Amino acid sequence: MTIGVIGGGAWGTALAQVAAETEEVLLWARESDVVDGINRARENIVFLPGVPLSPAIRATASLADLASCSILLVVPPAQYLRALLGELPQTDRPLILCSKGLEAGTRKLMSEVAAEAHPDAPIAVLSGPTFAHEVAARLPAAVTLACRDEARGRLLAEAIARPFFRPYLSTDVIGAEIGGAVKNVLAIACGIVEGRGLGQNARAALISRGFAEMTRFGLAKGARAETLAGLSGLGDLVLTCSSVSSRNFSLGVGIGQGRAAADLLADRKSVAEGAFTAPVLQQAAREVGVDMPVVDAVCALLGGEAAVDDVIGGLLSRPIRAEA
Ligand SMILES: NC(=O)c1ccc[n+]([C@@H]2O[C@H](COP(=O)([O-])OP(=O)(O)OC[C@H]3O[C@@H](n4cnc5c(N)ncnc54)[C@H](O)[C@@H]3O)[C@@H](O)[C@H]2O)c1
Ligand SMILES: O=P(O)(O)OC[C@H](O)CO
Repeated sequence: MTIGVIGGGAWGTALAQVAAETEEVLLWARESDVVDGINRARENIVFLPGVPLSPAIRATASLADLASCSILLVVPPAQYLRALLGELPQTDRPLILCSKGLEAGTRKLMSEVAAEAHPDAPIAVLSGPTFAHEVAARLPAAVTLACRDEARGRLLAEAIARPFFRPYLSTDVIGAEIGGAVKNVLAIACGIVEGRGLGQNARAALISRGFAEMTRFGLAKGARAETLAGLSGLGDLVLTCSSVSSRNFSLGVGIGQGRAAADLLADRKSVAEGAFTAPVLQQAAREVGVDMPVVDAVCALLGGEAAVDDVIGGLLSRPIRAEA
């Protein structure tokens, strides 16, 4: 079996490395230097440098080359998913969506975007607490593999499971996607608190209150509470809110230290999904009447609309209310 990976960023490359433990892998990358670097030097020098890649991975710049792959792991940044799937020849092979975000403009989930682009393809979502560099180093990790068809989900999980990479099955695609999208925005908030030197208590409070917001929004969108409390929700939230390995958390640290979000984003090659999801999530929450004050605070600071101290002070001075 040949497994296809669409997206030569850090995560697509790490997943290719996982798959290559037992299968041939064809990895599509947008950049010619990524394709050449993988095929000639066995390294993704742009997005995952320092990781020797398996000889079972072959890179290509042609999506048509993936026509023979039996499973496709789809791993672009969320805002590029629709365009990329639009370039992929129509397929009925399973698409395992690995991007974390909500589509700007439509506010759609990745699974909705994929179903529109490839209506005949079975859709699954892979999401959970996974820093690419750790997974690529074969350190233990666990993810949610969500597919509405339980039997198909099991087959896909068995195809990508490895001794160090453990998928847990779910049929809650909505919940798995919302956890991964929302946690990126909340991680920015936690980074801001870290960068401003507001302490560990404040970060723990943000994780807790942010999880409450994630749950309120997810339930309103049809997610299951147990999914949000699992690997793709709380698990990924705790990881991403606790480490500068997170691009979202480190973006927040810079904002907390007083740098403009626009400057921080311009300086980076890698994606901080939360910066693009935040305004979309804010709109989506308002549409369903869900209050998300931490998300509102992140949007205000991403937009340079207020000073960090004023925004944090506003969160703390909100009317006293029940916790749940
Ligand atoms: N990096 C991780 O640790 C990790 C882990 C789990 C999930 N993810 C998710 O995987 C997805 C991909 O992120 P990543 O971290 O692999 O990316 P990355 O930050 O490593 O690389 C950026 C990617 O964006 C692509 N890109 C840049 N400009 C583009 C454009 N104009 N059109 C199309 N593509 C463009 C590049 O080709 C590259 O593949 C994201 O949704 C991310 O949240 C990342
Ligand atoms: O670097 P981040 O913040 O995009 O986080 C990477 C993964 O999503 C962690 O699960």
